Amino acid sequence: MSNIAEIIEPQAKTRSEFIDECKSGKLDSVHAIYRTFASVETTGRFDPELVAVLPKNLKYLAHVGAGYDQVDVKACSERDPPIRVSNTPTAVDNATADTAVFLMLGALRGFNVGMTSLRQNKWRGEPALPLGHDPQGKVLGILGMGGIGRNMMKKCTAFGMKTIYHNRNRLDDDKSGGAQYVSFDELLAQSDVLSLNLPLNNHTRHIISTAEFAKMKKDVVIINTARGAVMDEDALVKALESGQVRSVGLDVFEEEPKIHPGLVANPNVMLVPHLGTWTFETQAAMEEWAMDNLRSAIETGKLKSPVPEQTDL
Ligand SMILES: O=CC(=O)O
Repeated sequence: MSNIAEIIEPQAKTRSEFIDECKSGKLDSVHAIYRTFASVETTGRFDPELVAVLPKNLKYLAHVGAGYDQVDVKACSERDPPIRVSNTPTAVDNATADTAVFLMLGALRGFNVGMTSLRQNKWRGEPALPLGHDPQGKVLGILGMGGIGRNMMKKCTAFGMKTIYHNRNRLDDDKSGGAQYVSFDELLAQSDVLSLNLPLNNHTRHIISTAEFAKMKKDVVIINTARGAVMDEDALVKALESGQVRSVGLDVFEEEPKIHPGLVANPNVMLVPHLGTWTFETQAAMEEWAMDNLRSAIETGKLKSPVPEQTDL
């Protein structure tokens, strides 16, 4: 990158320092931002307050990640001139779907229960953990069929699962991978394993809560590798306690890195600390993808993968 642009690293260690640094004019020459998921710990969300003070010459924001809920795209679009935002779709698909499959098998088989009892020197526990379930012949329901969902479907087809999906709009067969389209309620009612693969936004926040758990098969297994807040965690803990939901596999949480104590306490819950894309290969692919967005923006004025809300901008 340094052969086509000068690279500046902000010095701020907190959100208020970052706001001050932006306001000081020190970053005014910045045309494009490269932004990581973890940078939210320093700057907080790129919400309207932050977007309003971003460098005045800023035109592009390359987010390193598929999910870009940390960035208020509407506020970016409304700036004059607008800030064009990109993400890194497809680069994350394999590693995230692999994580979902790991969680699914673990949740179906009750592996967490066995792994915990073994480490407590109790072998399979007393009484022994109940028999698990095979994925073969089960219905995988995907809420949010995109790159990760299709990748997961391919892997689960190899396990002998049948896939159904629901999106706001039905997809062409090449995009759905041939999975059967069903209504939201049918998805809830028919899935043995429900995998959440949808982005977090105002339409999807708590899309799964008490009323939805009640429509699911008793004993359903739920996997979330999307964003914690697409599911109501309080309601989930209650649904697990009542036995409505048998087990869940979670990579993402409503208030990461805080975890609901009811989830930690429940051995039927497989928990992973947001490791979905945490591999050498995938991190490298995501970084390269974000760099390609910046290179393309600087050289041609167009991002390689603008976020869908801005394709017409
Ligand atoms: O969580 C990871 C991503 O959105 O890429």
